[in-house]
Amino acid sequence: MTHTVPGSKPPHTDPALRSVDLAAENQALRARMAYLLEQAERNHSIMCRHQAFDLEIVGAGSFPELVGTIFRTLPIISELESVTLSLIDEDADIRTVMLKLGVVFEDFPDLLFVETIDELGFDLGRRNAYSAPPKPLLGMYEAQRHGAAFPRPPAGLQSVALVPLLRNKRIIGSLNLGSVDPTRFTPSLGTDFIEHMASIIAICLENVISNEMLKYIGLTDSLTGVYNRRYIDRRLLEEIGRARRQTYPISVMYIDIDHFKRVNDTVGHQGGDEVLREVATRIKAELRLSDALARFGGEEFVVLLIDADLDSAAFVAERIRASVAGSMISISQETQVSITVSIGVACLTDGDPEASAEVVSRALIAQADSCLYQAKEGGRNRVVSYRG
Ligand SMILES: Nc1nc2c(ncn2[C@@H]2O[C@H](COP(=O)(O)OP(=O)(O)OP(=O)(O)O)[C@@H](O)[C@H]2O)c(=O)[nH]1
Repeated sequence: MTHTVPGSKPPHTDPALRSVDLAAENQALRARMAYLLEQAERNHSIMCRHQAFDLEIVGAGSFPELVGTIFRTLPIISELESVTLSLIDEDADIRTVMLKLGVVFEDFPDLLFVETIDELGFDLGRRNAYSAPPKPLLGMYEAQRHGAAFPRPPAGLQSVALVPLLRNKRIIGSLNLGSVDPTRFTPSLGTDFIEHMASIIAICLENVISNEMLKYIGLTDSLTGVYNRRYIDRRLLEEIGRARRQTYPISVMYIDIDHFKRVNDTVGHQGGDEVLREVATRIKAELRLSDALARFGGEEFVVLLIDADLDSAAFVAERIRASVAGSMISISQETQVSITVSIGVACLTDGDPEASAEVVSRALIAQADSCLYQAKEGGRNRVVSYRG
């Protein structure tokens, strides 16, 4: 029995013509099938590329590695003209720590920081702990509305998706996707895929940021914010290796606050802490960015000066001494104290080329320490350099 779909052309009764019909139908079905296959293959290839991308970002060991991979790879695998990231960094903690760890933000112009969640532009309504997380915003690009998320919009940017980065329902930022195709991100489009992608990126971001924070805490002195002994010990070994290979001088300063016990006795332990912070600030102000300052413990600081011979290190040491002694340190509105420091300076000379970096490092610190001792013996508030 032959069924006829109402309104459709009735099949030919002539068998020859009917076979022509069937052949055309067959051809149309084949073409449709080929199209579906092509789509399936394309989707499969996108899925594979995204799986490889997921693995790559999950494996990123540091913040720069993670954001570098996102900016480099995501536009290619997702065929997008622009990808930016906006991160909420209320008190600039992320930026401060990353800077201290040597992240060069100029390398990532599409990494953006905002202070408040409102700056991300999501429809937050009246939110509480039980509110559903905001949905991605998809639509045509409008410079006024989306300019903050795309500070360097590519030519012909047409449609955008701002996808919230969520961790335990908390918004940590936004993944911003831009395309020159006006149909790429329309409000009616399903968002499961981009939300999934954003959730993986959010987990990875939170992980690397926490790791970098921990790394930072492990390498810094919580009282003064300068590096700690562990950091400087390690850095000194690296710098000795580099300085020997590239034959430039490095110097070490050992700085000790004079009569600090008396300071504590006079202004109390908290006052003493304030003095330590201010002395660290004054030392730092005299250094170059490439130098490293650490609190070695108690009232002692060590400075590592890169590409500085003994004379230039002694010159910087003298500036530090004068800066600390030059003006009183305020503990409170009523209390000010006069502080001085003694400094020993030593420079890495050619020495024994066979000696290990550990041995050289210990010798260098010991030389600076013995000069510090002489400075104390000589009356304090002075700089003594190691002359071999
Ligand atoms: N406020 C404060 N005091 C500290 C801290 N760490 C060590 N100190 C104190 O630093 C003082 C160091 O005293 P000493 O080593 O005797 O040396 P000094 O009084 O500085 O005398 P000279 O080095 O010989 O000039 C001690 O009283 C310690 O209690 C700290 O984190 N905060």
